Amino acid sequence: EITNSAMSIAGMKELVDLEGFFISEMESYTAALKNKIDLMESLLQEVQSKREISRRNPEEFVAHPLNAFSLIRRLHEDWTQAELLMLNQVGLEHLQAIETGLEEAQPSDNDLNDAIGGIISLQQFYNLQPSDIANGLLMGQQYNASLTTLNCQALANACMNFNYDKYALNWFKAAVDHYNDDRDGQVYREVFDFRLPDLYINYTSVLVTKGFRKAAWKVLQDVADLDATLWLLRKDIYEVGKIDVPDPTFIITPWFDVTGCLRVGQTSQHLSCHYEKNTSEFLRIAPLKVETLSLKPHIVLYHDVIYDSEISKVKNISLPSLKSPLRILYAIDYNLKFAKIREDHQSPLSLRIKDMTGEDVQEDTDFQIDNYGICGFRNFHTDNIELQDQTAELGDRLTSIMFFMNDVAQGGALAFPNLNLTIWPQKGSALVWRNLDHRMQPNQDLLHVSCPVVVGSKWTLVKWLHERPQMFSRPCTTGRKFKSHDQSMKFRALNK
Ligand SMILES: O=C(O)CCC(=O)C(=O)O
Ligand SMILES: [Fe+2]
Repeated sequence: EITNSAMSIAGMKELVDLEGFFISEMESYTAALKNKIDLMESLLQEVQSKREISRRNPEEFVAHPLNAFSLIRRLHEDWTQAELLMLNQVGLEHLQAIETGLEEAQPSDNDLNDAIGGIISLQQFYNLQPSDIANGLLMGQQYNASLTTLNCQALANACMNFNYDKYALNWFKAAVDHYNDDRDGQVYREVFDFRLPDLYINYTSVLVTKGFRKAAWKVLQDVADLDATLWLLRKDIYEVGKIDVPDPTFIITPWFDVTGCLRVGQTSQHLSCHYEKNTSEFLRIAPLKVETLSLKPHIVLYHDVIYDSEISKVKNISLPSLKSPLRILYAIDYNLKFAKIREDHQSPLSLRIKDMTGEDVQEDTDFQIDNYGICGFRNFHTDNIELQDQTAELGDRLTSIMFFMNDVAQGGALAFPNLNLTIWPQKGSALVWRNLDHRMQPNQDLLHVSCPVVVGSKWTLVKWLHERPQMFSRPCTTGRKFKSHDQSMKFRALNK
């Protein structure tokens, strides 16, 4: 089932197949039409060959009884058949197949808006220029993918609707730059209902309203002949004058501090790296490689801590149940889908988490799987749960364990802006941190953002170990464990 397709790359594969299906149905439809045209052409040839003489001298032609008879018979019978041939609508089953396909699986307005929002987020987070994006140049990487005029125009119009006029300008410019009449002209005009003058009207009108009169003037110099409205616009600009005033420059600033997302390369402070082998029997045989990324608060990165077989199992289990978050204003999650899966607390993965954290995994059996969609991101947040949303048994999320299930080709870092820490997804690694300090208080230093994925399908697996089940396993600040009932009471008191 294809729903909210822009929200998950994994779920979008089907759209590629859908278009493949449309193409093959249209090919069959075209072949049927061609066949009909071939038949009609043969018929025309046949009829015309018989008319050669009649055209020269019609009266002499019909004076011959064989000709006259043939003519009457043809008109009486053959042309009825010819009419039927012309009436016969061929390839209707292929048209029907496309109609049904569209009805069942066509991306909706919401899907298009999600996709547009993804591209705009990309632009905002990474401070990219529409012209670069349209040319497939994303943060210094040249890709073999680009945007057409129609794509750029859709982005420009969307920016206008969101009142991002400044953004719209650059997208209009990209739309204009990517137009090639020889290549696009007929299909755009006659199939896609595209009018080049309208594009220029929209573009230059925004230029004028935003004060870019000189730029508008320059554009209109070349295209005013296309349409009377453009001609009038140029006349207006000329009459109002002031085109010598240099164009103002708009500095487009990113929404928030995105330096963490822009950083290149891993920012571990290279504090230390060691093999963990003492926390359990298992680790003595197969020690885990741990890198300490931050001491205060403590954030560590484990390497090769989830196996390929576990990764593919988890992905496959989650695929059918990936859900989309609600489309709400100021949502934290943007263009990503998630699924919850239950994992036995004695599974190798659960036991490994126990080894990694030294914490109890018996009650926290849920894992959350995320697959990101078009430029999907999770905006700034801490993993703490609002008090009113906590359950009495579990409490807040104490420990976050975040497994990266694949390498992401570009973007998709996890950034802690307050710690100057950026972690790039590396397949098989897992990040671990605690969301509550020893007084069980949330720590704003742990604010983090999952930066928009630029290229790639990002998969993460998150485990949250909650506060209450850890009552007896959580090491206290001195490294000792709460063992006695008394100490756990003290612990509870501290929590107040
Ligand atoms: O997927 C990521 O990189 C971050 C996700 C996250 O922060 C979360 O699930 O709470
Ligand atoms: Fe988080």
